[in-house]
Amino acid sequence: MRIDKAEVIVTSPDRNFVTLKLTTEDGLTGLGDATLNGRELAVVAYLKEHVVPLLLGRDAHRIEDTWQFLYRSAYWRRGPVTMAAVAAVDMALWDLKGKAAGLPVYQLLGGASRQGLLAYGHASGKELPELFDSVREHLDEGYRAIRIQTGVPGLKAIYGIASQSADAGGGEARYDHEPARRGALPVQEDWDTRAYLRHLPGVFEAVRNEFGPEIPLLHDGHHRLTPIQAAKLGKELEPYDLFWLEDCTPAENQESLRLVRQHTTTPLAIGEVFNTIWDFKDLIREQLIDYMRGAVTHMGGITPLKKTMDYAAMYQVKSGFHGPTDISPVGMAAQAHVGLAIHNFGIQEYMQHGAKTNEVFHQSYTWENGLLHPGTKPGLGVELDVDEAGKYPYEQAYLPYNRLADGTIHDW
Ligand SMILES: O=C(O)C(=O)C[C@H](O)[C@H](O)CO
Repeated sequence: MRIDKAEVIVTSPDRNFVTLKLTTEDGLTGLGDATLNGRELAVVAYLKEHVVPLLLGRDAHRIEDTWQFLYRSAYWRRGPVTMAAVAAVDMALWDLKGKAAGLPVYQLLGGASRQGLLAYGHASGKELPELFDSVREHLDEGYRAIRIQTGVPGLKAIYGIASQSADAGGGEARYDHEPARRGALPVQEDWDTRAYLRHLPGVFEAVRNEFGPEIPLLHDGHHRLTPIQAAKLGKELEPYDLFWLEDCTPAENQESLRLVRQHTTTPLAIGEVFNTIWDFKDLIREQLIDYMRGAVTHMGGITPLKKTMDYAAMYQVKSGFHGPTDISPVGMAAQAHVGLAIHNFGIQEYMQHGAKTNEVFHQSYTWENGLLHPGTKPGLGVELDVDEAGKYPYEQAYLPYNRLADGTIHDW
């Protein structure tokens, strides 16, 4: 099964996506997601200039060997651009292997360990009434676990609030929160940690009073706190029994979580910006996290994601794969196959793509009764309509950034 053609397809139906399409001599096609939000064209160049020439003529069955070749032969390892490119190749090869075998990828990974994947959606609102409406909408859509993000008094625009960025995806896109905004320059948002820390516990108290103790609730701190601030927040949220507190501190400083852990029993999740098992190794071994947030698209593909989860299983760390709309339907399908197969699945983030995206990427994953399932089609189960993709050329878009009241840049 030799690779005959490797194409890099950039399309921007509701947002930008980068997809690698491999075609074998006998005409099978495999897709891989290489989308890196706000830096998409860097991965396009890495793929086109440095990876595609290495793929032509290779045996598409040799997934492990190809992964090691791309990772080790570059000498320069890791990093989001490299790993997104490697991920796309790895996903496309699994897609091809599944199609060649006539089996969905989860069968090749050991078969289903469950009926479907518990998935959480993003409820948000600047004020409580808007937030409550958003929670109700998510419950009506069948979500059985919900992430809660709110505005903070005194701050104009902060991470995770859908109503402030409804223009982000353009047109009729249905995004609960799409932070990347189209335009020539990134948008500035504001931040005040003390105001946030004062406000958030009351929000969770109100949500629990309104919706009761059963529903799993999640929250994303989006990397903004110092370790001691995160420890305080975790402690104050304990009465509201969170499923997890995510990205409480910036991900680079992994030792931070030791301090956070000593002070709170609120479960912790981290890792959406991590690229490899090496970023997770100590956090898993020391059991400093409860959920790993890597995404198949940014961790180098299905092969290393499965290995990382098998390692994590020894330490009772579960999956919570990153699943915002900047993971394309191909990436979402790939991690749904992994999630269905592994023993230590925890939860899947699932924001749902917009209508235009769904016309470009024909998916076979299903969403029923709050459970996501990758479907039973051979391979990953996603096909790309190249003509439809061609209608939406790349549009420059950036993630926002933060400044404090005195003008200092802060983590976003
Ligand atoms: O989904 C989440 O938890 C996120 O934090 C989303 C990120 O802001 C987004 O993927 C950045 O591209």
